[in-house]
Amino acid sequence: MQSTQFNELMIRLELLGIQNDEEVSDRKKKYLNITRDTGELFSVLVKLIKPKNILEVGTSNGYSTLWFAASMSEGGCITTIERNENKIKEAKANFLESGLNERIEIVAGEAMELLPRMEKRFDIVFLDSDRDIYEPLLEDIIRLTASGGLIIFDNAISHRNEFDSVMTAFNNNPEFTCSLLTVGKGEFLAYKH
Ligand SMILES: C[S@@+](CC[C@H](N)C(=O)[O-])C[C@H]1O[C@@H](n2cnc3c(N)ncnc32)[C@H](O)[C@@H]1O
Repeated sequence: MQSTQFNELMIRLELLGIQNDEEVSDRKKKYLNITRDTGELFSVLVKLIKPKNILEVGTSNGYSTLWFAASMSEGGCITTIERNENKIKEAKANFLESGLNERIEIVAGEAMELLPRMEKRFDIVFLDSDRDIYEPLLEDIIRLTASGGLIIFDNAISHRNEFDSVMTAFNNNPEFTCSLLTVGKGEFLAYKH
């Protein structure tokens, strides 16, 4: 996809996200997308790290997935997990329109069941789902991250009180170098040595 067309799609998704999330009260129907500045940060990180494989937990309509996919090099693949069937349908349509669908694998299901069964290692792991699964899945999240890989948690400032144990676990683990960025809703980064 030409960058102009990609930008048009992303701007359309941003407007849809703002409008939809203001109008609907049912949380399951909200998109809850990352902010544009977070997407731009992800683009820079992907270009620096040059990941072959990315794992995302929480696809929604695919807005954040597209930021990652658009910045990956040829041959790279992002696996994204989503349990809501309607969101999966919308994400698939957006992936098709972007022309980036070849490098995106969407896995339907519950992350609590899927992550413990996964074997592949990922160069970036992005967590943007219900936050109560992060602590019970911490060992799997670390196991699935390659050495030299990066774990990113969204909402680390907007929902700071829900991150105490996760941040403490990473900050106290000598295997990781961490940083909390005041970008978007707050991005907690944990680099695995
Ligand atoms: C904040 S939204 C993701 C937004 C998306 N990353 C973006 O920026 O465009 C969270 C999504 O995660 C999904 N989700 C939440 N908990 C999940 C879980 N335990 N397993 C699978 N999907 C989950 C929800 O259905 C929702 O679509």
